[in-house]
Amino acid sequence: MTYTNVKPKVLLIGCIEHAQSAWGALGQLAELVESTATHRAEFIQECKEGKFDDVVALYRTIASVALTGLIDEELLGVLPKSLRYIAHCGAGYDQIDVHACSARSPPIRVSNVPTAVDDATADVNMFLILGALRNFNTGMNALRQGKWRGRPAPPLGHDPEGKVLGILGMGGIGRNLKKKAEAFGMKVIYHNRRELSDVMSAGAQYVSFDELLSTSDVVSLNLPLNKNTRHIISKAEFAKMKDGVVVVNTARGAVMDEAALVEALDSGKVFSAGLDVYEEEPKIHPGLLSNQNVMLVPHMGTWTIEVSSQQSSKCCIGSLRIQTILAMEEWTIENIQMALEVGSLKSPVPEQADL
Ligand SMILES: O=CC(=O)O
Repeated sequence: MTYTNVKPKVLLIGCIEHAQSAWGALGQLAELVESTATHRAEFIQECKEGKFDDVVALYRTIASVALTGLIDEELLGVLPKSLRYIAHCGAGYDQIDVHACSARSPPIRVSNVPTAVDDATADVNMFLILGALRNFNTGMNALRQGKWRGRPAPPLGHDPEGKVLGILGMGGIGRNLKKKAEAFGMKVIYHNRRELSDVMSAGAQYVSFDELLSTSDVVSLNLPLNKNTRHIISKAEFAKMKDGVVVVNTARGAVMDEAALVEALDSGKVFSAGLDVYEEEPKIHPGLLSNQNVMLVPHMGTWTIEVSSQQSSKCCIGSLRIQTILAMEEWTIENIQMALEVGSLKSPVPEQADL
């Protein structure tokens, strides 16, 4: 795409929390406009009034869903015809109907932040595996109530050593988790849409979905949410799991049927669970809140201050310490910058790889 003397317009929906300087620098290249909407109807109104006419790229955050709702057909219908790029500041982009974006003429290209989140999210994943295996939540809650370990004391927990960890979704976070889990003596198997190369799987055994369910001591959900993966773990899948299995989810709440999880926990089929994500954040199923065997973290997978070795090279210069969230924001801005300068995105979502 070429631009003449008029700067292209870029729309921000949500907040830039940390990368103000990179956002300011983008201002040299583009006219930056913002939405002031506080809910979807207001945002639609802004679009209809032409406030965003001529916008070519849109930066959005996960939290901005509270302001606009999902980027679905309805919203795509009112967003300006000039829009060519949506840069999403997050790894999971289930809030965007990529299929509808691709179907627009010309298509809207979508990017996400694929690697910056891997280390921090895999760390939370490991924390939840350990906490759920050891059933730490029960004792930790009792302690805060002045009851030491509680009475009766919680049942003895389980060691990770020698347990089979089944990773469902062997992307960046899954592969990062594998390394961490192996350091704790776990044996890793995985299931993915496609079997990975030997280099990528690094010794983890590829198994069918059913085999993963039936042979894992710990099932870890690390797959993106989309129409094929919504409720991929539900009643029937819990029934195939080992008795006393541990289930951990740092992906998206809706890949698992929360009501079915609550039932499986109540029946003892699932020994304990560790969750960072929920079906209707920030609402939590009351059956999870009341179950002492569940470790609950309020979606803090990327909530860290240190940079990881996985993050964008630009963010790792020298010994700079940069928050995971800052790295994600800078990555998202780089996507927009590249779109404006060379007409392509740095990290297009896989569904649009051939677009
Ligand atoms: O949940 C966090 C992300 O998708 O980046």
